[in-house]
Amino acid sequence: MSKIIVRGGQRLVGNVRVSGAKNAVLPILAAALLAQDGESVIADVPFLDDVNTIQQVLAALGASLSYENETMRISAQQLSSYEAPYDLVRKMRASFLVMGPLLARLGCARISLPGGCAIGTRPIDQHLKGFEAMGAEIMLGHGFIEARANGRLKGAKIYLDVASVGATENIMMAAALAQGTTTIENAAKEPEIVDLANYLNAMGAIVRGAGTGVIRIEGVERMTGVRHTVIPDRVEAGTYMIAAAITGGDVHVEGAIADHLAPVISKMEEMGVEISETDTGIRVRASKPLRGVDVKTLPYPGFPTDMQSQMMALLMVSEGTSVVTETVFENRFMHVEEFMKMNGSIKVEGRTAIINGGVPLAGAKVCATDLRAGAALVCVALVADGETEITGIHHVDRGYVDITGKLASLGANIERVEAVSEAATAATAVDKLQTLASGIEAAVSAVAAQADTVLTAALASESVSEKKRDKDVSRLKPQPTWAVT
Ligand SMILES: CC(=O)N[C@H]1[C@@H](OP(=O)(O)OP(=O)(O)OC[C@H]2O[C@@H](n3ccc(=O)[nH]c3=O)[C@H](O)[C@@H]2O)O[C@H](CO)[C@@H](O)[C@@H]1O
Ligand SMILES: C=C(OP(=O)(O)O)C(=O)O
Repeated sequence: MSKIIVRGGQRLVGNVRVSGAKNAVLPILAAALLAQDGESVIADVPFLDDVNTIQQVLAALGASLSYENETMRISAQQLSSYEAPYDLVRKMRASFLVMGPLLARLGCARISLPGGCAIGTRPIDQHLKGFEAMGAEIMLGHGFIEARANGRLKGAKIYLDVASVGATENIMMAAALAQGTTTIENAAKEPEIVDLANYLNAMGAIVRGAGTGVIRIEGVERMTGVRHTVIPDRVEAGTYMIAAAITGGDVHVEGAIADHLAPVISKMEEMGVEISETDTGIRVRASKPLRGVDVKTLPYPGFPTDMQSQMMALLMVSEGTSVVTETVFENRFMHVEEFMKMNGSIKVEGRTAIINGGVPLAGAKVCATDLRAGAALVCVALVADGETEITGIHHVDRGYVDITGKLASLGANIERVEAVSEAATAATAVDKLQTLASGIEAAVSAVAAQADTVLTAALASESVSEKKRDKDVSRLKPQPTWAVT
């Protein structure tokens, strides 16, 4: 089992560069399927497990892709399948984002149900409601969702019951090649939606209003692959801002966009963290004891649910009592139990957690229950007394590029210990058995050769003995006492 080991107590100082946003790049790569012509060249694509998964999904659909120096090239002129394989969708629910582009391009899509995960049930009813409004027929069964359109999708007016990020993106992509105009009301406003809209527009789509609650998409006939640079990851940036503050450090988070982080910056400033915008990012300094604050997660521009656990980590080292309310996902407090193993004093009541701050934290063996929980545990470990061992880090690999390397470059005492894979263990065992077998074979041959020598010697000695015996016997034979003449 791979793990991250942190020895707490180091103050973080220096510059850390933010990678491209996971939550922007996944829909953008899915949208590359819409290009009947040309090649898309996407820059600042982070090297993450989720990116690898979406790359495999697109390849399974017939797109050709290459990835080098954080740049992904995608050609989707010829698609050969409309089915996203179960094994990939099961790994990452964002695989479901290929449904909109497939419906628009091929008129059909078959994707296994993405299901729930550690943070809640996460239904997809709003995505499906949008596709149905645009004329698609939806069939569910055997763990799959199949959608079929009779000809081109038709533009429609769609009101989302919840401002879902994924549903807004999926419908925007489907609508880009539909006939007529689609209006999404109560649309999500996240910066990743705006990034997707910018990419779609560069490809030839007509998307207006992204970043507001109403998005209008005028369908076009064809779209072309283009070059696009992904926005910096606001959640990764926010995580390093928390890591800096929790250690009382002084860190420049290069590439962070203050506008995208307004609610996080505002809460951290309320706590007493000094934050300033620079020409290239955000500088974070924490030099005095921090104050506890109340936080409620909300869709953008509210406080992001993806920063809730990291924020809770910071509240654990702040003075006084803080209240955190999670309104986006119904079960996103799994990290609390792990924080408590590190001496955190937290009480959960439904969707609210009450944090009694300022309690000395202690290193422990803990497990990342989801992506952001893993990052938050790393933050706590940076200030905990002694050593913390974090397992379940495959979650962290979904969304953070080299978190140990980046934190170590700021002075953290952190390392990653790789598990030896089962295949590697099996291969070593086979090697050992083969060596053992050839040893035994050599030993058997040596024994056989020796036995041969002994046998030959024995036979030789027996034949000598026989001759000798014959001789002796002949000597014993009664000698004639007369001579024959
Ligand atoms: C790849 C990606 O971008 N992931 C982000 C995206 O996830 P994702 O797009 O899955 O999140 P949504 O915005 O769709 O979910 C928000 C809420 O709406 C509910 N809902 C959603 C869809 C639906 O059809 N019906 C429904 O009820 C969900 O259960 C959840 O309670 O936004 C979340 C909320 O900011 C973030 O935490 C995730 O990091
Ligand atoms: C919940 C997250 O991602 P996903 O929607 O891909 O599970 C996240 O990025 O914190």
